[in-house]
Amino acid sequence: MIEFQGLSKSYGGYEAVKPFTLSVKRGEVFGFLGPNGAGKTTTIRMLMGILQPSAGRVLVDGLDCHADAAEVKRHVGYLPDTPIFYDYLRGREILQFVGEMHGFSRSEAAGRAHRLLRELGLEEVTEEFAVNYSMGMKKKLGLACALIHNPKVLILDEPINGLDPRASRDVQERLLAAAASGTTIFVSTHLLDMAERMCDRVGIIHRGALVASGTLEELRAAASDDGSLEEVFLKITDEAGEPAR
Ligand SMILES: Nc1ncnc2c1ncn2[C@@H]1O[C@H](COP(=O)(O)OP(=O)(O)OP(=O)(O)O)[C@@H](O)[C@H]1O
Repeated sequence: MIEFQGLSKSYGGYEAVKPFTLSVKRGEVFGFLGPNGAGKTTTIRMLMGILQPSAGRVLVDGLDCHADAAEVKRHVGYLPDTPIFYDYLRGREILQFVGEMHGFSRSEAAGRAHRLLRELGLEEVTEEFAVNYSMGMKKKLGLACALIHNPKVLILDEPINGLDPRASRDVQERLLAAAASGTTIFVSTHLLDMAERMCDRVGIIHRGALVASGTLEELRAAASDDGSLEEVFLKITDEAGEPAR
């Protein structure tokens, strides 16, 4: 469903993402892990068609994320690390707007917005302006925006970072439900316990290079470490260069 084919990005002589090739299968939850500055956001921006690759390409369902960016967006839902909204629209209005942008009729968009707000536990704040939302509410509203068109692929940048335990569980349950119904999820995170619980496979990017990818068992074998994903991550990123920050 997602094919990275020799994808890379350089700024001048600096390789922020070194060429890498990776396939994420339909319905898979794939965790994209790496220390600060490793190249995760740069990779996600290329996947979203926001940044032009220096070499290689990335495909979603056979479509080139740069050349066919508009078509790719029909199939992809994106939750940025810090979702930004029109502050003086209400939560319900924002979702309605995003739904109509995806081509749904007014009543279809309203129905979808209502369902998602309820599923994500936002029903009590649907009429609040987004400017008054807490960070957790903004993340949930951002996720609702990403889900409203039932995308085949979800691209998530730190979906539960900063959420309280209940909100974090709500979001993870909603994501697992999406994965169970066949949505492919590509999630970038620093939260390794979440990645260990949710992801079928993970990739570790360090100093711009994809240094490992596979199931936790495969990573354990590669690192000769039977520990948690955190221990394996620290070992792999140590061996790949400087210690993880
Ligand atoms: N526009 C730019 N010009 C030059 N260098 C950049 C630019 N954008 C990013 N970089 C560099 O590319 C590298 C990768 O950055 P990126 O934001 O992708 O890391 P990240 O893995 O998302 O980090 P974090 O976990 O801290 O968000 C960093 O060294 C960053 O300074």
